[in-house]
Amino acid sequence: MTIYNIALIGFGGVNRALTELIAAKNQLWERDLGFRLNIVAVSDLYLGSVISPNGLDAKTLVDAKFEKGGFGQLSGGSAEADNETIIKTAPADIVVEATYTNPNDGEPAVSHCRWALETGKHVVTTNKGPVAIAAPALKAFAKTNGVRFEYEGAVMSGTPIIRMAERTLAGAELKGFEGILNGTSNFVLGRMESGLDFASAVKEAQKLGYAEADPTADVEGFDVRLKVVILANELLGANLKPEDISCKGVSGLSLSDIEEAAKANSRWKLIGAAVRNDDGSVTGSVSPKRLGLDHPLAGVNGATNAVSLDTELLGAVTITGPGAGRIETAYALLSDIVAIHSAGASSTAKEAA
Ligand SMILES: NC(=O)C1=CN([C@@H]2O[C@H](COP(=O)(O)OP(=O)(O)OC[C@H]3O[C@@H](n4cnc5c(N)ncnc54)[C@H](O)[C@@H]3O)[C@@H](O)[C@H]2O)C=CC1
Ligand SMILES: N[C@@H](CC=O)C(=O)O
Repeated sequence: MTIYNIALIGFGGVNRALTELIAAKNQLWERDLGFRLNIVAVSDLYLGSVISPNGLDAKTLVDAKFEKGGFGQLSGGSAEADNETIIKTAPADIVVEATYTNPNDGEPAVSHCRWALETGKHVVTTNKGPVAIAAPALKAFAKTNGVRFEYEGAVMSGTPIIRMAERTLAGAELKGFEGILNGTSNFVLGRMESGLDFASAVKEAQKLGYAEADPTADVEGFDVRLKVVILANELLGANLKPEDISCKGVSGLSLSDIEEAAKANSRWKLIGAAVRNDDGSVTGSVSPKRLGLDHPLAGVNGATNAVSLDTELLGAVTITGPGAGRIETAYALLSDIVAIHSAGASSTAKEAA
């Protein structure tokens, strides 16, 4: 049995949910997956940072109601989030990056990932910024240092779109994709269909842990734009940057637009898409579309996402599942660690008797 020492960077909804899962399921993972997780460091902008080489108790971390700078009260703790020291010096095998997504330059998360990879630590992240903006460089750092950079949760939360498309559909020849890639905006549109106003619907999505720290990214389409870049670059071999993708969100849709669509047996959905053109180039777009109720994506409701992959050999293959949510996204981190474990990383971790 293997023990992976992990350092959590960011202790908001997702990493807290991972900590809850560790508290509840480490024994099960030990039995079924062949490893357990030991939290040796945490750093959060609001709470501060702490290193504990023997490990922090996951249940205590989740149950304690820490105030601002609260990690300073713990042994080995500080009221400041010294991410660089934590990432570079904590005795971690894996750094779990779940700070906020910066849709402009991906920082500071790009640096967090780089520091980890350069010091020989695997990175698992749900943060779209570093993946959309710096994946080639970060993958190169990972390769040079013999570690892995994994990011399944960056698109569709815990629903395994990236591994499914890359591994299970290998050879099916992907030509393009279109889908609903933002849980918050899909949830908001659904709540507006029930008559709720836009601002109240966004507040509900925030409470449920679906929205970004700044929900502008969700409702203006910037979040989907990053996801389209990630899928296009990863699955279609493109080299797109966010600014290459035309982008319009749902904030311009009014209750009367929604009602009008319903009267015409249709629904507004925020669609992210990319297609390979005849000349080999790839074009991506993000915009609200009015879909007839018979369209396969029209029935995708709430924070659920769906992506229809257009393949040469199978035609359309559609993957549906949670696109947001704390536990759902924490599961993506677990799936990344499973991938690392399966690839044989246990040789770098502590082997328990
Ligand atoms: N919540 C969800 O459904 C999903 C979230 N994601 C991504 O996962 C990441 C985490 O999401 P949540 O936990 O929901 O966000 P959150 O806003 O609940 O938590 C982020 C945490 O990071 C901390 N933080 C911010 N900047 C930091 C910095 N420079 N250094 C250290 N800590 C910092 C904040 O204090 C906060 O506690 C985000 O990048 C988000 O885009 C991805 C898929 C789904
Ligand atoms: N805010 C995002 C979370 C996942 O990326 C969403 O609502 O989809």
